[in-house]
Amino acid sequence: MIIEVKDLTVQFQVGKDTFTAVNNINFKLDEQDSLGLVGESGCGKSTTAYALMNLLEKNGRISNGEILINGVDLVTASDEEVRKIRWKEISMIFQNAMTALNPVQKIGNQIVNALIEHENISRSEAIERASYLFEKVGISPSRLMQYPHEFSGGMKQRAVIALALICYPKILLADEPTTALDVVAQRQVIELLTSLKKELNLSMILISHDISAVAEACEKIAVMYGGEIMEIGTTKDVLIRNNHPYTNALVGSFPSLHKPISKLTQIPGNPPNLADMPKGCVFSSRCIYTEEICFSEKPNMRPVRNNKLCKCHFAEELDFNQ
Ligand SMILES: Nc1ncnc2c1ncn2[C@@H]1O[C@H](COP(=O)(O)OP(=O)(O)OP(=O)(O)O)[C@@H](O)[C@H]1O
Repeated sequence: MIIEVKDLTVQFQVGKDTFTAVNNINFKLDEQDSLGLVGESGCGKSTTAYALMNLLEKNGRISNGEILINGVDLVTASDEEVRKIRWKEISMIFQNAMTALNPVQKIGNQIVNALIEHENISRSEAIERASYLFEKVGISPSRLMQYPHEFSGGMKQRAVIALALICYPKILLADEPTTALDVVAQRQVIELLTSLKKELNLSMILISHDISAVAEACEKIAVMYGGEIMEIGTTKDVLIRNNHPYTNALVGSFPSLHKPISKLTQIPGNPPNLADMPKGCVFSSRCIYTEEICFSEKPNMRPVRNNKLCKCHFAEELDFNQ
């Protein structure tokens, strides 16, 4: 087991109020495993990733749970232990990272400086490693000393991936790595992440709105809603035959992965307000299969087909074929 997340809960303090943005989530990954986190905007995907990096904003805190990376719990680890783990064991490609590249510094220097900051390594060794990673992400090392404006969007994103891999991490978190790219570059980035995972033995957590990208790159999928994981299992078991009405609605709002494009259906209503969460199931206000229990009792996560887990009172009865 390379990473195990147990009962993770993240809260934000806003004025006098406390909001729970991630509520009691569980998952684990082995070496070379990949997990896609999907769900509508605001469901807690990025917050989960920031918690895993121990980089929550000042008003955020992990109020419960464990994040075990190679057996060390990041939640209770000392600053020194966290420094040894962050970037070296677990690294992240941030949302919109390519726009954060310094426009007046050569890309190679940005990578080399980041490496020197984290590892006791000479400048020439750092340049060698940056060149190696440039090759791995499909950019000629001869372009290392160019400025960001000399790179296309796709190349910038590949440089950002090289930057995230500079300390040879074992786990890579990629938060919406294809946003702001054209369709061709999006595909190339997903293909690149998939091949890097194999080549560098990475475990990967891919956060994306794009279900087809996640389906292509990940063996497992976790569907999040209102800060909770509603369904988690192998990609096939979650996307093709789902047992949660939210997964079914979410997948139905995307072009079909296996059938000709048919009419897409929007999910009616809005995600729940963190300040006013329902007492029962978080999806109850938008679900079309509700019974009384859905409004009064929170469903537990329960196993359904093929070791898949689903958080719905009627998971066994609802069996959707996408
Ligand atoms: N620093 C913060 N203070 C207060 N609330 C926050 C903070 N950061 C995030 N949130 C709230 O936490 C919830 C989860 O946000 P998060 O960014 O994790 O969602 P997401 O699923 O990644 O969405 P997106 O796809 O839009 O990035 C949202 O309601 C968001 O407004």
